[in-house]
Amino acid sequence: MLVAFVLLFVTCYLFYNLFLVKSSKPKWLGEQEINTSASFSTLDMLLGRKTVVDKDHHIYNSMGTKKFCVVDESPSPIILLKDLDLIKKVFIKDFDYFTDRRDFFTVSDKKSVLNKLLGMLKGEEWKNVRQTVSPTFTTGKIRRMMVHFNGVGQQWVKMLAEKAKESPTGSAKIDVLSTVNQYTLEVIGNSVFGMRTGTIQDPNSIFAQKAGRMANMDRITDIIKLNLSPRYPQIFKITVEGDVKQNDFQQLLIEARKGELKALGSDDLDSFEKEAEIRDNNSNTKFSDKSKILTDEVIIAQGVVFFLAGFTAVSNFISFAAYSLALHQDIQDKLREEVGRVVKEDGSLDYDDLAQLTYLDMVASEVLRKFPGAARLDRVCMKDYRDPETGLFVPKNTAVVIPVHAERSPYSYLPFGQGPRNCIGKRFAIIESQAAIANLVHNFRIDPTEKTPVPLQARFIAAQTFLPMDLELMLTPLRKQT
Ligand code: HEM
Repeated sequence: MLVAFVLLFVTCYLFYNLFLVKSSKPKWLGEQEINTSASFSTLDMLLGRKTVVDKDHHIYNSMGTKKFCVVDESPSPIILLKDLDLIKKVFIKDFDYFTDRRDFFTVSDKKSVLNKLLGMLKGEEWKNVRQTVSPTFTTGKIRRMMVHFNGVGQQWVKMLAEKAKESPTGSAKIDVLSTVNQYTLEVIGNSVFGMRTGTIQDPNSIFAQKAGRMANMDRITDIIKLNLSPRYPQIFKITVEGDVKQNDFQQLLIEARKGELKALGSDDLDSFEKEAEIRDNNSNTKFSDKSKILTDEVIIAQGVVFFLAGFTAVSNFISFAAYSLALHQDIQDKLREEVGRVVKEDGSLDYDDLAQLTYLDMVASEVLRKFPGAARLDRVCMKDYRDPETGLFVPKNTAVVIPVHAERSPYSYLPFGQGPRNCIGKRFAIIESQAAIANLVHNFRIDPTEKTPVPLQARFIAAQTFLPMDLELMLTPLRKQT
């Protein structure tokens, strides 16, 4: 039975690849095509023998001086961009043609709240939700959240110092990702839902266990069921409607719905964002319209995405930073010296202190350049697009892909994407992570152990970058915790 099934699968696979794919190739797949099927078969990719990053490196190397190329990828051909000016046009100048993203997973239940994740929304619906949710992430709001980063950061450092004290060597060997998760889960519990998760004291808290399952994208459709269960009532329940003021996203989203959040002023935008401001700006949206845009299910969906991104992407970033600092002691020392100059006596750093840490900002940016969270960015073309300067033609509904990992140019830097559809949580992620890195280097020397892999082999699942499991580092306390 199994043999028959395998034979049937192989026959269908060969038939599809040899006949159907070729005969259904559109005409525009012409001289710009780079054929990758010999080196990167669908089977290789499915079995994880080759990754999307290997494939993008191969394509970039084969492109020579070409500014873009067409790649015959399943389920339909994509256009891969190399030229930085073309990338800028797609992300910013001609963004109106490229407002949507490819679906990174499909949810069979059309009514599922998962269809309302900001990253999944399309066209006008995306524009409306993005514009209404954006004031949640202004500098002022993030400054308010600094209290979580400091409070949680200090508990985290104390717990790590105690762990080191208990060890006969006086140093703590840590599993990097699960240790960093203790910090990010507590921060995200506090700042998204206004709740204490107990994860610093107990890495296997119920919250941590459930979050671990949520981070597993195979089970994404379980997320809502899991977290709306009566045993876990606080998460994703919209209850903060009264006068209670909390420093969390749930509160902010509800304020946004009521029209109480100040719209994005240009002072809150960085220079790229100013350039990329949504041209079709419907900022006249009335408060009554806002409550139609931010329905309960849209707020719940944003809670899910803020939670997932704030936990997984940020944990990976902090972990990659700790690893990089362990391997570069000179940089670690220089960073420690910088942090030592601004940190307050009680060990805390406020928003303005962090802004002074220019070397920390450089270190964090370099870590993101080397280990960006996404291996690829993409946009879907909404109407036929032509660029007369380069001859690029993108038919409607075609995906345009920008590899973030492949070496393009020393001036290309896209860890948070670009343009109106860039990462909405960028500032939050940077401040949360920088606070954690500063706390770590101020209080500990970070060293590799005999088990730390050099060089690091990041894992790629679909187009996401992850830290390898079981990555170990050693922390030696540098000061007494009070
Ligand atoms: C170091 C941490 C993070 C990294 C590296 C990261 C990276 C990214 C990237 C590359 C994109 C796609 C951008 C594009 O297509 O141009 C994205 C989108 C997004 N990110 Fe993040 N992210 C991080 C943290 C966060 C956090 C903390 C939040 C929320 C609290 C967040 C929320 C989102 C959302 C909602 C989108 C979709 C935006 C839209 O479609 O309008 N991210 N992120």
